[in-house]
Amino acid sequence: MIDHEKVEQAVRLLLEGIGEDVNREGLIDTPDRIARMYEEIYGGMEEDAGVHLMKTFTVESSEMVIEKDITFYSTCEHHLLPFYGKAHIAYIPDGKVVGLSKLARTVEVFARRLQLQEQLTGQIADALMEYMQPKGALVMVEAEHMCMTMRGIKKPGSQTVTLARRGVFETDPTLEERFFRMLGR
Ligand SMILES: Nc1nc2c(ncn2[C@@H]2O[C@H](COP(=O)(O)OP(=O)(O)OP(=O)(O)O)[C@@H](O)[C@H]2O)c(=O)[nH]1
Ligand SMILES: [Zn+2]
Repeated sequence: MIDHEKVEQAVRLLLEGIGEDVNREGLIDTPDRIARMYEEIYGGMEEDAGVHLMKTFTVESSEMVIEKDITFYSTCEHHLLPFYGKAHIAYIPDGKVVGLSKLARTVEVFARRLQLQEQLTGQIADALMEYMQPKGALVMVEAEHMCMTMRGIKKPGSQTVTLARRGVFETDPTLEERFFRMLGR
């Protein structure tokens, strides 16, 4: 639960800390704006992926399903700067599938909180396994971290790629090859 009042106080302190005048016109509403923005960009903390992934329907097929190029924005827990990019999800159903939008909703649940990219990737894969019980799931996340591009080492354009394999994807490398082929890689 986001404590609006606390966030506002903290933002005022932060602005003072960097030597700003918190009462100047452009900044007067900033603490409130940031608190409202945090409700949105950190709203995933209060959400449960199960709400989306437990709405399954029955299918005969056990062919791989891929939802690729799911755009997401998240926040790096070390620097509180954005990292953003694309998530690609594959799973092999075991009698049930979810609505396609639910895969993107799952990405949102875990992206809209303070994160590490590896953890984001793993949490999406674990949620798929827990709530849908597919034969296997594979999640790939490609992202640019602003803590790597606008500050510090300053490497614009560098991409971090993370993978999480679960179930049959851990034991059968041909499935991963098929995933990459279907992704056009
Ligand atoms: N593994 C991983 N590292 C991340 C992620 N986001 C940011 N980092 C890294 O976290 C590290 C934090 O390093 P520190 O040495 O504690 O902080 P710092 O002095 O600001 O480090 P520099 O970024 O190297 O200037 C940096 O190397 C970041 O690149 C992430 O999602 N996963
Ligand atoms: Zn960072």
